[in-house]
Amino acid sequence: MTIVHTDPPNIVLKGLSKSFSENHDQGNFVLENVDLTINRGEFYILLGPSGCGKSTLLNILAGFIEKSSGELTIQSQSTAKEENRGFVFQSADSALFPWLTVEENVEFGLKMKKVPTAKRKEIANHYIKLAGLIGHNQKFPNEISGGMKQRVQLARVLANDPQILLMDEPFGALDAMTRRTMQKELIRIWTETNKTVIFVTHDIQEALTLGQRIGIMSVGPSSKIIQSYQIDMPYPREITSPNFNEYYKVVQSHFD
Ligand SMILES: Nc1ncnc2c1ncn2[C@@H]1O[C@H](COP(=O)(O)OP(=O)(O)OP(=O)(O)O)[C@@H](O)[C@H]1O
Repeated sequence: MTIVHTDPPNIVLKGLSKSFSENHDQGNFVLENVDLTINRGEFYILLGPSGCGKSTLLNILAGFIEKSSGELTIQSQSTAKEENRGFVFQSADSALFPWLTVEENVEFGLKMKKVPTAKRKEIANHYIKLAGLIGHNQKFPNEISGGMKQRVQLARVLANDPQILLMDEPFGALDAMTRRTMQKELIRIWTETNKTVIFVTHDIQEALTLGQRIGIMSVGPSSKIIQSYQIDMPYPREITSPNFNEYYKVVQSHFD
């Protein structure tokens, strides 16, 4: 399956910089002059070494932290509505409410928005099904596996129907087999929902398994996206294929 997106830009960054120091003009930038355009419906990977600023960039896109300078435009609005974005954290343990069931966790955002009970149950159950959690509605987070917790987190974010999914190493804490399953599931869910996905990882194999485009970030400080690669391989991707291996070598060369 090859997916071609011809949609307009969803996110545009121009000369975006971030410093955590009080005095921005003193330098000390984590991110410096980041330029990036992501199209609506695109699956984009931010790939870079530990500490280069991937999470910082994702947190700026989420609106959790402020940029220091430069432009950030989301869906052609300079001040984007935060509801357009849903964030999936690496640790479901800290993201889920342990005292709520799977279903209650998924419904949570809808309840906050005062969606009537019947409607929110219907929406929650749709995403519980989409995330492969049928039969687990009444379980609590401590009664399900790590992979299932990430499914709950994903279902909860999707239930709010954001256009953009921001995912910060969501499978980083999972074992290799579960990670592989979750990667396949994420591609399935993405193709069914047509969300824009920005996915942070430092794992080249994960990047090549998932991304339509991979943005390589330079080693920090003053990190930026030094190159973007269009990955023209159909899904599901075969990690043992010669094509996959060729892409792997090209991407790996940035980190040698
Ligand atoms: N709130 C903060 N205050 C000061 N410095 C910060 C803050 N958050 C991040 N940094 C610094 O910014 C740099 C980039 O951190 P960030 O977490 O974005 O990197 P990363 O690429 O996501 O790393 P990893 O892959 O290890 O999670 C690091 O040097 C970090 O110490």
